[in-house]
Amino acid sequence: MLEAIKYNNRKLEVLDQLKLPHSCTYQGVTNVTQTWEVIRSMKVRGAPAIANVAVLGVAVELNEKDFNSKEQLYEVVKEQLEYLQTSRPTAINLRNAANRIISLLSVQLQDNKLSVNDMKERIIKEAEDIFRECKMKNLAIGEHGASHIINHLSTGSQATILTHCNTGSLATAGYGTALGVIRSLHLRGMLAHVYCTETRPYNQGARLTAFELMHDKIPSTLICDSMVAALMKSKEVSAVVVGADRVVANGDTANKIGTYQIAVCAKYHKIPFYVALPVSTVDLSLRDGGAIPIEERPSVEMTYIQGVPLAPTDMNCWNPAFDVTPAELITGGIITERGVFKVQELEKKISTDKEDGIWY
Ligand SMILES: CSC[C@@H](O)[C@@H](O)C(=O)COP(=O)(O)O
Repeated sequence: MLEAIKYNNRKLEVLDQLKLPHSCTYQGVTNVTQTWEVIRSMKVRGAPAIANVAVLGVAVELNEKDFNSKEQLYEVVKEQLEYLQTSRPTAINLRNAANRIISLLSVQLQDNKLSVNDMKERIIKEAEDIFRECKMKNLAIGEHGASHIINHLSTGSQATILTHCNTGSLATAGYGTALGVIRSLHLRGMLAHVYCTETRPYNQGARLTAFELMHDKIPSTLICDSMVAALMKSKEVSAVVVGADRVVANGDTANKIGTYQIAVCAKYHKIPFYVALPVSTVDLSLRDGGAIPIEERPSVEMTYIQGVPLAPTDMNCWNPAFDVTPAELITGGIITERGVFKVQELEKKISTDKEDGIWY
């Protein structure tokens, strides 16, 4: 499995996903400014991967710095985490990871037994834990999702899944969320086929998901986004499984642009629609999806593909990177590392597990 993030001996490298599938080039990241740039430019993308790179970027810079006092360390790290949150506004995982670190910093600031160096080491370890835990959570999401889908298949059949965008090892610390469910189905011999959408305008499906599926030899077919309704009408699709960038209290879900129209088509064709995510993608501070900030990307990302113009280059474009799928269209359920549940149960299920308001 190709890794989006390599972190060894406190050195961080990210795979430049803008160059995939043609070349696999890793870029070293040594400070928070570079971290912001690799996230903003989408060299690293996908909600969990963004959060992982952000906290590891803080860790590698921290490792090289000395601080006069614990108060100074607290202020610097807090400011860096706030700055990193300006890189991409829709995915919530980065804010939740930042809150986990800031809350730990606050506790340590009050602990007189800890030196400034102890505090620095503890923060670096916390960032490393966030990264390490991400893959374990993905494996659990995969297992819960696969079991649930298998239990709902008719006897003797295998699942055919439609997915959108890239939610695999390239979007996480490894394995993947929606793609993790697909991987688990495949490993259990219960996957008939996967259809992945191209995912215009940035083609995460064609460039990244297709690449991961082929690499793992998972039986799969690429379709254009405009073929979804026709696919549902003419082929057997057991379920749609997608990822998420932010799920709010009523279950409304922000994910890659195009997710909403797939959910509308799925409802019409009575195909269960699932969203797979770690709990760190939940934002219970917002009641409904109307309040989720939707990032708009530059026109050039629509008018050009890898430097080649596709449209009149000075054409006006509307380029929202995400849309919001209303909870009522998430008919299959929410797949998390803690199990699968109905979207209406989200708030109750998650808030009973809440630890000090930190969702990571
Ligand atoms: C496990 S990744 C879930 C989502 O982050 C994914 O579906 C998505 O929308 C990614 O968008 P991107 O703009 O590529 O960062």
